[in-house]
Amino acid sequence: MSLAGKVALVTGAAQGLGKAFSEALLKRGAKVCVTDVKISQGEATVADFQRQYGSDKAMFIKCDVASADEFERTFKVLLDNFGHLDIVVNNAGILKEHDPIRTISVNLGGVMTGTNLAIKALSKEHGGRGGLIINIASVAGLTAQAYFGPAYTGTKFGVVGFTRCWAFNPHIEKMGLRFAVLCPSFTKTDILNSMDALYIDDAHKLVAQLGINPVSTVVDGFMELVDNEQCNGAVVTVTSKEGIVYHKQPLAPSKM
Ligand SMILES: NC(=O)c1ccc[n+]([C@@H]2O[C@H](COP(=O)([O-])OP(=O)(O)OC[C@H]3O[C@@H](n4cnc5c(N)ncnc54)[C@H](O)[C@@H]3O)[C@@H](O)[C@H]2O)c1
Ligand SMILES: CCCCC[C@H](O)/C=C/C=C\C/C=C\C/C=C\CCCC(=O)O
Repeated sequence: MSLAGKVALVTGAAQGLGKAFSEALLKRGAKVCVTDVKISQGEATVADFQRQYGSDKAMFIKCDVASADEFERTFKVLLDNFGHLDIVVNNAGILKEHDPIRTISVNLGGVMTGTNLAIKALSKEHGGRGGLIINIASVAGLTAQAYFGPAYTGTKFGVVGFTRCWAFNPHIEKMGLRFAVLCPSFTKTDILNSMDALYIDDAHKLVAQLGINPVSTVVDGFMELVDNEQCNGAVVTVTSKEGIVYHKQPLAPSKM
């Protein structure tokens, strides 16, 4: 399916998975706003995208997702430049167990702020064209592991619950929105080098058991969620053993 005419915003997209998701959207014809706290890396990523896909296809905005003001300004600048928005990917995340409050502010607060701003910008009830909000959690948001980052795990469980709850909102059809959560297992990006010393030996044991995804498989899982237009509230894991798998909630939600 072509994404020509669609506009996407991806947080934490200067490198790693966010950069790879952005490039997958560009390859399918979308315009992408790359946002990140890393200014020079974000600008270099966008310069590279503009060379490959066209100078009007990508832009960079510096945005710390933990700052509600900066995030709000980012949406404004994007809309002023690209005119509309169709896809928001709340991808930015950190693994810093020594700073649980920052971990909550970025991994969960950033996803909540980004989702709330996305709802305002995309919802047909607010003058938007409808669209898709994909929040990036982790398999650690569905299954807690012994000694693997409790603060990180808590935030990722939060991302799954927060997003599923929005997907069950009874007004979702009128809003024209679709929500999805992507839960990758270990994937070869720089985040693997950021684990706190206390957890690193156990993390290595987990990696030996579970394996590591190449970025490309996680991008396949991401594009599955973009393309599955019938699906609202999908939670998909990407693991090196089982590939791309959809997950239901352990208990069904109550009927309205
Ligand atoms: N790589 C993995 O093993 C793995 C597995 C599961 C889930 N994830 C999740 O995928 C997402 C992307 O991770 P990655 O592996 O690409 O990591 P990464 O460290 O390579 O990239 C993360 C990006 O987020 C940016 N960032 C950090 N704090 C930010 C903030 N406050 N505001 C805006 N940008 C910020 C960083 O500058 C960086 O560019 C994260 O949410 C992570 O939790 C990663
Ligand atoms: C089962 C939990 C999986 C959680 C994945 C999580 O969302 C992201 C984790 C990020 C970092 C993990 C940190 C360290 C891993 C340890 C070693 C990496 C070894 C790298 C290599 O062998 O190349």
